[in-house]
Amino acid sequence: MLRIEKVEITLGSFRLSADMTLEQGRKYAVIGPSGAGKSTLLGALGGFVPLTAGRLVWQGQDITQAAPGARPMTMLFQDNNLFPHLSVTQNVGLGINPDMRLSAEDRSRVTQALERVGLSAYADKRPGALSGGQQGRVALARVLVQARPLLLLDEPFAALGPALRNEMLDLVQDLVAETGAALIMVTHAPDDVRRIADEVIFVAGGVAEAPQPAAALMDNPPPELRDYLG
Ligand SMILES: Nc1ncnc2c1ncn2[C@@H]1O[C@H](COP(=O)(O)OP(=O)(O)OP(=O)(O)O)[C@@H](O)[C@H]1O
Repeated sequence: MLRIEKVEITLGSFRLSADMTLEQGRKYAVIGPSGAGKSTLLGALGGFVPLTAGRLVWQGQDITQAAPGARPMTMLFQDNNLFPHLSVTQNVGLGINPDMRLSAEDRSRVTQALERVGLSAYADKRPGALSGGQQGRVALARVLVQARPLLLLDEPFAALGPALRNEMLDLVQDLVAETGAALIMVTHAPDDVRRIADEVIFVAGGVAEAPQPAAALMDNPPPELRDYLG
């Protein structure tokens, strides 16, 4: 369980507050208008954006000051953060050890993760030789080997077409079910919310609201969410 305790974030004239609890094994969609602070919230959870007040508490331990790599989360960005000069295997291996010294057991975990996302045949290729969807799957294989309890996704599949996007969402859904991780995903697509989320964190007017059950909220949105959904 992650407590986001009376958190305040200030970036120039922009302010965002959040106070909520995220449960293990749940899938949260973060939605709201452009510029509302969705990426900022994820950045704060991941340790890339400092808090001006409040605490982050993971399983009873204060992680507010912890460096990104020491937090219980993996973050996947829209560009997938793949290194073009490294092979698919090496890109996934970075998830286990950034200096790429891997034990035989580590290497077998990389092989298994590539099998899991259907990319065994591409292990020695460079990312540039892969399609956008395949690159997304390399990034997901890296998430798999990291095996952290919280997965943060910031509009990861926005550049993909609808069929591929759904395929990736289903894969993410399977992976978090297999690993027991909680998923916190920024998206602009109501279809994504319906497809994957248990709960919705609505960000608007300087506040990231506490999670609400997704299906009920999307079926009967309050006025400000209805304005956003259009
Ligand atoms: N480093 C920064 N310094 C000052 N202001 C910033 C900084 N980073 C972000 N902001 C501001 O914070 C606000 C929230 O930005 P953020 O990217 O979190 O919104 P978002 O909800 O993710 O938007 P979008 O849906 O368009 O991606 C914006 O007004 C942005 O201009």
